[in-house]
Amino acid sequence: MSSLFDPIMLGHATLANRIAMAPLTRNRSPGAIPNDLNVTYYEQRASAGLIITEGTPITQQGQGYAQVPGLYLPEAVEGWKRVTSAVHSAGGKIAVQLWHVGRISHTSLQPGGAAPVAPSAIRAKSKTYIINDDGTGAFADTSEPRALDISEIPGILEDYRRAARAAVDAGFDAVEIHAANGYLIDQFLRADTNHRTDAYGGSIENRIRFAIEVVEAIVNEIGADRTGIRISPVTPANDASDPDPQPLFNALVEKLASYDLAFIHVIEGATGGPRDNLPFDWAGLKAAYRAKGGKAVWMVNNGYDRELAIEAVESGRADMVSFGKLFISNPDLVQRLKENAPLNEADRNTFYGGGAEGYTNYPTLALSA
Ligand SMILES: C=C(C(=O)O)c1ccccc1
Repeated sequence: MSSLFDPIMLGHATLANRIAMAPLTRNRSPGAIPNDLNVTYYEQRASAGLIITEGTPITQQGQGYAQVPGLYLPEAVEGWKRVTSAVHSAGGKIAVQLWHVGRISHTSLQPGGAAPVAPSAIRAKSKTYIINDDGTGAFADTSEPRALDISEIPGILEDYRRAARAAVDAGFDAVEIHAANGYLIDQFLRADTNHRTDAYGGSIENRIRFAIEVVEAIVNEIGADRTGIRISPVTPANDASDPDPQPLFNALVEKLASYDLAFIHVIEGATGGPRDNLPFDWAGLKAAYRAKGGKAVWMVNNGYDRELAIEAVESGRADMVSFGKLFISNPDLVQRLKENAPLNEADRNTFYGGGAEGYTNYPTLALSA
């Protein structure tokens, strides 16, 4: 029987434990370039078995929130090199989340003030974080997107490939393809955001096509053992929805099983919300993946506490558990979970934007003693 605190192989990497730091957007990288504060933040959390960085846009077109770090500028790759080097020096492992937001963006963030792109021209009932003319940050309604022409898709696949190569050049141990939370890949997957009538729309096979082509582009560039993917079958995040998610996501993971990926990261329920917002067979999803020969580490997320995480791994329901908010306020979360020590509360007012306050100034157990 495995424990949450046992090591685990993820691709060729040996992780010290089965606790992952989930991707957390913090909006603290002006100019889309990782900075010294980001280095400190990730270094502080290096005791996680695996850190998965905040969403990291593959291009400016893929950017939907102000001041998030990208992987499309040479200076950004240099900045990420300092992050990965610090995490590795502290004994940690780190993956970068490759992100294209699709329609969850704002014209002020897009190249030339253009409309964001999406599978179909359907505006999201959602908001994104922008910087106003006076320099203040604020959440604003997402802009009306335009539908991608099928001729544009190979270019976006090339953007993913290039970003995956840049990630390896920057020293990351793996990449996580962001296919969750109503962003571009998820917009292709869900019938309510994908009204295409070409080879990327309509049937389940067509709607999973783009996700699979992204996986293929990245696996062919950096290898399956350094590639993971994040999915969120029933989340309503960013106005995502599908009338029948079980067959859709079972078909997706069955297709993924043939790529020998390093990990599958599953958000169970509504992201950051109820775990039972919609009926879904989570064990059935994993069983469908394993039945097709899928061997990837099965990582689960959303609302896990110490007891539920320990049970998930000991029962074999999951191989790893990722924590988001708890890592914001507890840089030494692994030690605290091991010792069943008190946890710092996170300050929601400093989640997005700002500086060290609520980012790098949370105390460790040692400092609290
Ligand atoms: C990257 C995000 C996601 O995966 O939902 C995100 C972005 C902004 C705020 C919260 C979360």
